[in-house]
Amino acid sequence: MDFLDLMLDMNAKGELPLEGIQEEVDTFTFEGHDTTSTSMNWFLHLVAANPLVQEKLHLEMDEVFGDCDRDFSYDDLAHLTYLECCIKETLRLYPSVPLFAREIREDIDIKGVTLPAGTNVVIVPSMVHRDPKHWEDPEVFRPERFLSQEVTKRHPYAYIPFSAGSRNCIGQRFAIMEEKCVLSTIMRKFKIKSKLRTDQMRVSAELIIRPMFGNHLSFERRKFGEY
Ligand code: HEM
Repeated sequence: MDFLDLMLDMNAKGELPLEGIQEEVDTFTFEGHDTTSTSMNWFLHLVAANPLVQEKLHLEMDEVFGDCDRDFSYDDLAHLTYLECCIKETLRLYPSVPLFAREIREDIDIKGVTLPAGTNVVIVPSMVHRDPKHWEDPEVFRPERFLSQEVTKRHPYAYIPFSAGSRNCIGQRFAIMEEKCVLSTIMRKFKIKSKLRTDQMRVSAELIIRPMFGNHLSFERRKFGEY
């Protein structure tokens, strides 16, 4: 039974009105689609603009998939560690959701400043993700930051593309799986070049962030062993 069937079942039992189903479908369509598509778009730019990273990715693709045309399988997920680092580093520099907000329920003291209950707080992940207090050379695309030995050295809230706390993103594991599946399929087959350098890219912050002037890429077929 899938998620929609579950909700229809609840509706039939009088536990969830149709408007409730509609809201969930809206949420999942937006949260589940635009977020991942824009982050894959930024990934392709960053990988194209960083040839050494691209070479390492191609090496990993060849190690995992070999010289063979087989489809992506669930077991591959665990082996695509460098790809996962690249996906996470992309979300550090370009977190798909540019801000999220909370209303404070009780007075809270932060470094001697009291935020009274009722205050709305806006959290901007890209500011946290580029804070030199937590990130060395924050502007540099360096996927190795997400190797497990590096992650354990960092503050747990220094990286929050999926927000944090009880209302964080429920789709985060699915998002990483989906991106690994789509992006490995592309990276296995293609070398990518970008017309624009990263410093020429501008961010358009809508509900999610997009490249303001588009993402100008060229794709060239590659074979096993070509780096
Ligand atoms: C790269 C991909 C994604 C990013 C960066 C992302 C990020 C976020 C963020 C920042 C929030 C806000 C949480 C808050 O207000 O604190 C959120 C909420 C949510 N996301 Fe994602 N998301 C992604 C993919 C997905 C996918 C694939 C799904 C579903 C399949 C999904 C479903 C949801 C839902 C249902 C919520 C609302 C959770 C709640 O209010 O309790 N997201 N996401």
